[in-house]
Amino acid sequence: MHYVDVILPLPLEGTFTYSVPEPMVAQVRMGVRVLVPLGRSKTYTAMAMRLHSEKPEFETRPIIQVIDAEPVLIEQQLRLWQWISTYYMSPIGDVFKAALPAGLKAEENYRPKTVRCVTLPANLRSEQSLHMALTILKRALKQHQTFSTYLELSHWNEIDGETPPAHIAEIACDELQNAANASDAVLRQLIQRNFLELYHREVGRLNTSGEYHPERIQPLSAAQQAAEDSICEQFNEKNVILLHGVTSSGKTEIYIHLIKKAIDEGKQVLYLLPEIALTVQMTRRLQNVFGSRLGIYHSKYSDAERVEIWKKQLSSEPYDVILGARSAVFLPFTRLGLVIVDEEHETSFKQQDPAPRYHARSTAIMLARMYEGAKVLLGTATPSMESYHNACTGKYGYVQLTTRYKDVAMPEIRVVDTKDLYHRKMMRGAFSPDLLEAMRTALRNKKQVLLFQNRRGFAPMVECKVCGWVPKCKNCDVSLTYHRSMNLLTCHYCGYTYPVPKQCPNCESTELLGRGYGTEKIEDRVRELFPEARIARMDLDTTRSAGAYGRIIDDFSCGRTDILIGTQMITKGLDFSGVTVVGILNADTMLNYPDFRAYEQAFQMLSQVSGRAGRRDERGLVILQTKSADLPVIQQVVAGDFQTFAHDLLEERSMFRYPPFYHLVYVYLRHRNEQLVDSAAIEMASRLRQAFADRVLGPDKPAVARVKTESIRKIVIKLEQGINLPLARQCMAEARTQLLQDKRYAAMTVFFDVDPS
Ligand SMILES: Nc1ncnc2c1ncn2[C@@H]1O[C@H](COP(=O)(O)OP(=O)(O)OP(=O)(O)O)[C@@H](O)[C@H]1O
Ligand SMILES: [Zn+2]
Repeated sequence: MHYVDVILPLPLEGTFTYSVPEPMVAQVRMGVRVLVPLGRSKTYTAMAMRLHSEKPEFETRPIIQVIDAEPVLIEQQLRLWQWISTYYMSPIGDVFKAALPAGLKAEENYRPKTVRCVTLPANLRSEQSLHMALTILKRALKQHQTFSTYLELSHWNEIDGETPPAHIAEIACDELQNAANASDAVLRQLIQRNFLELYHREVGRLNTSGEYHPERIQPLSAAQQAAEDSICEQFNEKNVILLHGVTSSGKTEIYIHLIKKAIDEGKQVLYLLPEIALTVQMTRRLQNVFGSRLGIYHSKYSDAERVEIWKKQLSSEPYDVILGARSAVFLPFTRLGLVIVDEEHETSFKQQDPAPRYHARSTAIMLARMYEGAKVLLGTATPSMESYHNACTGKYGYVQLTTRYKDVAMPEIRVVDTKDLYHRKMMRGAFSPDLLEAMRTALRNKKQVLLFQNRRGFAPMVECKVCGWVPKCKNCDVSLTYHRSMNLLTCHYCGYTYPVPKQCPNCESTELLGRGYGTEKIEDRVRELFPEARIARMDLDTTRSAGAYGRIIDDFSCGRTDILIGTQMITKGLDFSGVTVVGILNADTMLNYPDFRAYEQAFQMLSQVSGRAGRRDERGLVILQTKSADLPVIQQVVAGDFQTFAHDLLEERSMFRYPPFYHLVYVYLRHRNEQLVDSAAIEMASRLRQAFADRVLGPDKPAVARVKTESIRKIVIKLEQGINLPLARQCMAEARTQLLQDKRYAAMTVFFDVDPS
């Protein structure tokens, strides 16, 4: 009799053993998927690990079916899963769930999917007929507005006579509805009345176009060449190198040279970016050179597309270069030679929820270790303390680029003390006179402006003018954000929405005020202040559909918009030639964030967003508005003095026992009953103290102590370098198991966040 150990796509530790009916034995191998029964009536797609003939002690059930003829998982991937599961203390079943695209986990085989799109009917494709259409629609306000939005997004509004604009964008129904805030009914009416035409676009079209154009690679400047030489030389001794190059020093150009080198040697390259917003420009830059040898992989791609890329990577003709966000570390690579982690300092490389809570930078380093001779390059203008420390101690190689390409000067950063200006009533809303002046000058000179505000929505808070009542989420311990376009209050933690109250439930006053500024309100004010300017906004709300990123970024790159307002999405990695002014509306939310990384992140974000200014010839100007102008970190950003900043911060981290000198593990407990979670947390902490003594801090209430109706407690464990980590993990896991054996805590969620960000 044969047996197979399988991983189930469930939050369960370890593997499960099933028997294999004789006719299927020949088909079962590591990495093929098998259909298995579980419980009374469920079936799951499981991953076969090991075929053997060791009869288990317990009764086994037979597998139902072997799904794949060839494995969909290779050995290196499995080893990586195991490492993630162990290191991040996540069940292997959770790693399985995170790693595979849904289409490979589903019970039946996937079919190509389609996306609903709309286009302009042929009879409306002239300036005159569009004019008529808009006149007819005048009486149906919502339809008129939605139709106009379509014309804008697709660029049909730029039609001149009967000559269509040069670039017509394909617009998905979702994207249009989102942008115009239109209901299904409105869109249906437009289609029924023949103002728009519906069609279905098949997704899952992989990039197979474009030749390999190595001749398009730009020659490196002397400084860049020296950096590349140094990288190649240090790779002889080190597996990981930190490339620390100021913004616009041309790190990307160096990556392109290194990618070419790797693929010329028959190796594959994985290029990781922290954010999908960045893949748009990078795709264009890389595709221009690598053509169809480049594949792109991230969560905004449809599942069908992700399945196809996965399968292509297993075929005899895989992509040589994969550009992707976090989850691309899970793709199969047969001959990986180089991993580039761009913007390595970004905390979004760390997965927060759900498990596995892995850090893509560390995972990428582990992935490279699975391949003979594979190297890792970490690149950034503002290194993370972890990587910088590793470079200083010689664990990583270190290469610096201190000047911008073409020796363009670093931007001038002017700090504006808003506390003083508010006092003297000189602020116009969120805008200081300096910022307004700088924006005016830029627009007058036909240059572009980037405005950074780290809150989305209209007003981060609503308040009763009379009694100070603030609407809060009923599921979470947070105040609600007002979104004007939807005229709703929403919770950014659980996504729950509420109607805007007509009066205060506390004192019945009808004077409710929006307080503070979100990106939506900034956009509104900018439209009032600069009625002539073409304005766009990029935040979570405007980029819900896959095409939106590309459209907003392209429009700004080509100068079709003058002012771009955005959240952290616009702060790093983007390369715009026309931006001369960057406005940071309020640096204080970052500085006041209650976390040991607050200053590190503030330094990174402020330096990065400043780095978007003046990237071609003219020196850029950054207006940095803050109420804490005297903080040393602000001065260090202004001076571009990373060294002093890092030195001071590392000293502090060492003194107070924080990374990179200590490993940090957060233990979270969650339950609907606050008393229960309190007592469980106290008990868990005392169990942990038995093993870890004063390395354990807490339990405490985290900054947001209730999310989605569950109360949360947090315990912090600080482990010194050199401690026996496997043993420590075992102690932590045991403490958890023992706690959960108590019947009262059976429904408690207890999980670990290793190396939290
Ligand atoms: N050797 C070169 N030849 C031609 N153009 C270059 C060269 N090096 C850099 N550039 C151009 O200079 C600009 C800035 O370079 P790049 O975007 O690579 O900088 P970066 O170091 O990645 O910046 P950031 O950290 O801000 O993302 C780009 O438009 C790039 O095309
Ligand atoms: Zn909520």
